[in-house]
Amino acid sequence: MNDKINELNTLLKEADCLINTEQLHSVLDIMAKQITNDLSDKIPLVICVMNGGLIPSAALLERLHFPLELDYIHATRYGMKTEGNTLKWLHYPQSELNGREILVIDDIFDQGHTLEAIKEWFHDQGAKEVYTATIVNKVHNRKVENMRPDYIGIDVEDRFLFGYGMDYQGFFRNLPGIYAVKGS
Ligand SMILES: O=P(O)(O)OC[C@H]1O[C@H](OP(=O)(O)OP(=O)(O)O)[C@H](O)[C@@H]1O
Ligand code: HPA
Repeated sequence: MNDKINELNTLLKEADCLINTEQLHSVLDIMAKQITNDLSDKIPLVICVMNGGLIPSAALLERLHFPLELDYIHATRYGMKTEGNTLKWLHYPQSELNGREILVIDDIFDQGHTLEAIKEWFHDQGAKEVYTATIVNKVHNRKVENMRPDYIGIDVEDRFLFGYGMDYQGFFRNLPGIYAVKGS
């Protein structure tokens, strides 16, 4: 146990903070304004993508001051690993989706397979429109071809990130900033 704590504390100490709390708050304010402009008269169903979307969803939701509903989906393709695999569907939303305007919120748009598949699933359920939002977009050329989130907070370099919803081996989702693992 102590070994794990030491390992994780060292990892955090050596990591680079790429986006601090203050920067995150201004990014969230801007995203919330854009979302409000587009969706405030649509009574959207907001979908949190668990687990990574939990903190970004909460932060955006408290900035959205118009009628909306909330539900969640749980799909994961990284698990405890740092490389993605097949998407596993762990929970589907229970709300009525047919004809709805949906806003899906996640922490990161990396290769994009997760959001692409989630978006397609909502369309298959009869959603009228599916908007997507992520706090960060990792910049590289390994993206899916046909989609990009409608709302992106900030572009980040191609390194392994953690904090603000994103985990390192299941840890550090709780950090109020975004960090990159040393040497990644
Ligand atoms: O753009 P992609 O390459 O598909 O990666 C992005 C996805 O990966 C992470 O989820 P993960 O599978 O780690 O599950 P988690 O949210 O429970 O951490 C993250 O929360 C996104 O959902
Ligand atoms: O860089 C990342 N960090 C944590 N989770 C992730 N899921 C996709 N990319 C990442």
